[in-house]
Amino acid sequence: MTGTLDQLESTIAARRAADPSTSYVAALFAKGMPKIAQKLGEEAVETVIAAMAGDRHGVTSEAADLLFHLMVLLGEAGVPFADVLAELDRREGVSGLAEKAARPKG
Ligand SMILES: N=c1c2ncn([C@@H]3O[C@H](COP(=O)(O)OP(=O)(O)OP(=O)(O)O)[C@@H](O)[C@H]3O)c2ncn1[C@@H]1O[C@H](COP(=O)(O)O)[C@@H](O)[C@H]1O
Repeated sequence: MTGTLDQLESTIAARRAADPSTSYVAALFAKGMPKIAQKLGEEAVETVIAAMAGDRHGVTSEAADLLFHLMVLLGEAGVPFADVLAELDRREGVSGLAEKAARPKG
């Protein structure tokens, strides 16, 4: 599943050198972080609106837009997707430890 996002990360990185007139990603990179961050915010709001309307198809479509724009933002920020996954894995480890600590002994 993360293979899809790994592939998208590579495509997005390759588009940095593309022509903004033919590549949406290159056009976003050309506009810079303010525009990329704005798009991410818009897609987040659209996902929330679809969810609140109980629109499952809308949630699927808007969540794809949201993840795509998040990957572009990570690219612009210079944060590898693997670092985000590593942070999630770390948290899973931490919460696993907390669960174990909370378990009654014996
Ligand atoms: N996954 C996506 C993807 N998801 C959404 N979008 C675009 O994101 C935009 C967001 O939707 P909006 O309705 O807000 O678009 P808009 O009104 O045109 O945008 P603005 O004028 O507000 O910037 C649309 O233009 C979609 O086409 C995407 N564009 C590209 N990709 C991936 O990125 C790859 C590279 O794309 P290019 O850079 O265009 O070659 C593609 O092969 C895809 O894999």
